[in-house]
Amino acid sequence: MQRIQVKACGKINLSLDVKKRLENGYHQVEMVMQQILLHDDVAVRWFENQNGRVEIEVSTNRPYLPRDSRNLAYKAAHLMIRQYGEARSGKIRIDIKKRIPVAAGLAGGSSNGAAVLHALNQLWSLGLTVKDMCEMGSELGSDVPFSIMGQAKENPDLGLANDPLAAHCAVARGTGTDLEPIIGLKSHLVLTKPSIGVSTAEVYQGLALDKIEERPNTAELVAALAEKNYKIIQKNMINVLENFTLTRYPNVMYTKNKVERLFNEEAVLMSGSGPTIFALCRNRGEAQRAYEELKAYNKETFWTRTTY
Ligand SMILES: C[C@@](CO)(OP(=O)(O)O)[C@H](O)COP(=O)(O)OP(=O)(O)OC[C@H]1O[C@@H](n2ccc(N)nc2=O)[C@H](O)[C@@H]1O
Ligand SMILES: Nc1ncnc2c1ncn2[C@@H]1O[C@H](COP(=O)(O)OP(=O)(O)O)[C@@H](O)[C@H]1O
Repeated sequence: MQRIQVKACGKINLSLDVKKRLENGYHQVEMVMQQILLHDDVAVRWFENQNGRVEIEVSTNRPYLPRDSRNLAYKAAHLMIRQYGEARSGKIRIDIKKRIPVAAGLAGGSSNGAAVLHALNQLWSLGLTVKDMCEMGSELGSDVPFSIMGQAKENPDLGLANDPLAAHCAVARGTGTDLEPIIGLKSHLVLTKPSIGVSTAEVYQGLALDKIEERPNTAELVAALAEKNYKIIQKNMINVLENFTLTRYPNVMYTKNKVERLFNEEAVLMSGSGPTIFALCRNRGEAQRAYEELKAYNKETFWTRTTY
């Protein structure tokens, strides 16, 4: 039996712009994605046998999550079997210790799928590059390719930390799967999630594209990240999906207002389609104080940092 453990990190969107609705119902986006240290642990084991087929078994510490073909980790294993499993026989056992909240806008599920692609690449000695896996991963979900590139950087044992596409931060275009590595953000963070899950599809569908008032300037944000110009970074922390989620779910609006008050209206944003709200913190002390205050309000509150 061989075993690989992957640190499956979440992400935040430092900016998120939607350019247009595509014919297949998806949306063309332009966003800056930043990996965060808050992570699930995904352990993958490969037991070779002579049964003539490959089986998949999934376990998690969240009893409400599916363990069958609806789980993104299962789906990723299935995809690998379809592509590279033909001549193999054995069992893929996946154990997921979740910390990233579910349906939160933090790409927790995607990170689990990405981790399984990385692990099987190692366990089956496939020699795939980050680009190869990103192409496969885009079939599983729009956030999966970014998770693959981030995990390559954050898990040096996977042997891909020097791959040209390994990075902690990226601009994502197309449907979110065309990725350009960029210099990321070094910051403490607090994240707080109201106790609802938000459907990404509902938010994209509900977005009124003709009513978007304020958009981030991606080029300006990318330059500001490279120069560590926090004022300009903050100015471009805009997520065009925020308005829909905040209006549709009053307790998300309430949480955002509360975090903004704590941070004097500075550097507070909803991640992805929500409902998690995050704030950039100047230092440990500020992060700890905000964490303690918000924890009493939302159980799913975290004190973490970006990866770099
Ligand atoms: C909004 C973002 C921002 O990073 O993240 P989350 O809030 O989900 O974390 C992503 O665009 C989400 O990525 P992900 O959650 O992987 O989405 P997918 O599974 O690919 O798609 C779920 C649904 O969202 C809609 N969708 C997704 C991506 C996209 N560019 N346009 C869309 O319209 C589609 O209706 C699709 O059926
Ligand atoms: N391994 C997994 N971890 C979390 N959610 C999963 C997983 N597999 C499938 N899902 C499903 O994917 C959906 C979105 O999950 P998640 O990635 O956590 O959200 P988001 O895209 O908002 O960041 C949830 O409804 C959940 O049931």
